[in-house]
Amino acid sequence: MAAELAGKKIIFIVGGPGSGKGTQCERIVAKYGYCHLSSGDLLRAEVASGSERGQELQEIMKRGELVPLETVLAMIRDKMLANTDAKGFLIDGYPREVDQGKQFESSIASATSVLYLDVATETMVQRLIKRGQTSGRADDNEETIRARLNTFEKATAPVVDFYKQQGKLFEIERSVAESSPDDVFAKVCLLFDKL
Ligand SMILES: Nc1ncnc2c1ncn2[C@@H]1O[C@H](COP(=O)(O)OP(=O)(O)O)[C@@H](O)[C@H]1O
Ligand SMILES: Nc1ncnc2c1ncn2[C@H]1C[C@H](O)[C@@H](COP(=O)(O)OP(=O)(O)O)O1
Ligand SMILES: [Mg+2]
Repeated sequence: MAAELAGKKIIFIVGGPGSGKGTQCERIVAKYGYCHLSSGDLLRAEVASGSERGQELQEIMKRGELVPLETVLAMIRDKMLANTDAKGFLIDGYPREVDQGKQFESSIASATSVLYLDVATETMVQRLIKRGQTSGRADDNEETIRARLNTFEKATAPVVDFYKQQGKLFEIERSVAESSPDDVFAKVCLLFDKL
């Protein structure tokens, strides 16, 4: 455990690709002032640095697979320790498998709550195809999108059940998660207002 992070609010943001994690995190930061750490953004920064490690990561991401747990955990841990003055942390896109959650909680700190955005597969596909028209992301193409959804079903769906059993899950149900970003945020605020 990292003593510097004791007592900090730590919220995991979980949902399939295109479920709206980044969109909601932007709003949460604006209203509540948490420190936003996106595992995908950290990995893309490593890719953009042009390092050899970055090239390996890029290949994994283009296949829609998960990068090694140790890589992403170390990146998140470093960023958190560089921001210990934050009142809380939004961990966006992590954990993507149950083991990631367990390793985070045993080596960094325990999660306060887990926000889950439940969006239908076809809705996520449509959103990502649209995002792909402007995102420039190597993984926003139909083939990789399908692979990422498959990874989500196999590896990440169990994360949702894991935290539900612990009573830590705050779920945005499908009827809300598929409505406008503002409507989703209104529901998200119910969680953050009581933290
Ligand atoms: N509630 C919503 N309704 C419609 N489109 C949305 C909604 N939330 C996000 N989007 C759009 O869907 C795409 C994926 O959202 P994003 O926040 O990047 O998701 P994630 O980080 O979970 O992949 C973006 O193009 C975003 O503008
Ligand atoms: N916690 C994690 N563990 C392993 N791989 C991860 C990861 N977070 C991100 N990645 C890799 C695999 C993902 O397909 C890719 C893009 O992640 P992302 O930017 O969080 O996607 P999105 O916001 O569309 O859900 O990066
Ligand atoms: Mg995102």
